[in-house]
Amino acid sequence: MKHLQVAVGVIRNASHEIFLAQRSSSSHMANMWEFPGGKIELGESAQQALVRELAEETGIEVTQAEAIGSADHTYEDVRVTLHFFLVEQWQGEPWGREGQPQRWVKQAELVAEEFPPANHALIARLRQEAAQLAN
Ligand SMILES: Nc1nc2c([nH]c(=O)n2[C@@H]2O[C@H](COP(=O)(O)OP(=O)(O)OP(=O)(O)O)[C@@H](O)[C@H]2O)c(=O)[nH]1
Ligand SMILES: [Mg+2]
Repeated sequence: MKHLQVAVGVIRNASHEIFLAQRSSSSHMANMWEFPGGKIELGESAQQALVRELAEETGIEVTQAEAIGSADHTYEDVRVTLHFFLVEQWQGEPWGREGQPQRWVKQAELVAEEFPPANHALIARLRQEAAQLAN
């Protein structure tokens, strides 16, 4: 089975909102919401892939990113390892550069079921962190 290494960006603004994009109806995990990102190419580090993918998909230039863990998941047809980065510093304003719908969601209001299964543990972590900050 194919095993993809994927760099994924949790873009978070000063109001603790996170930038989400909707996957196209023709892609793997069609119509689900995701954190922008994509496959790490040969010779690239995860961080380099993150910077390239976020420029391609959202138009921003990432100026700082913090690795916040990874997740491994086997779908029916493909295995993925997601390398997550928290992005709080960038230049420009993120938008759906490839025509994908997008929205900002408060960290505490992320809904796991809207995301591919590989994201569920991270969503739980982010929600928990947001709940703790609110208390
Ligand atoms: N970008 C992204 N991909 C995710 C997430 N969760 C998750 O399971 N994936 C999976 O990771 C795999 C690769 O991501 P991708 O489709 O964004 O890759 P890419 O941008 O390089 O796609 P491309 O082939 O259209 O250039 C897909 O199978 C996708 O379903 C997520 O939150 N963000
Ligand atoms: Mg992508």
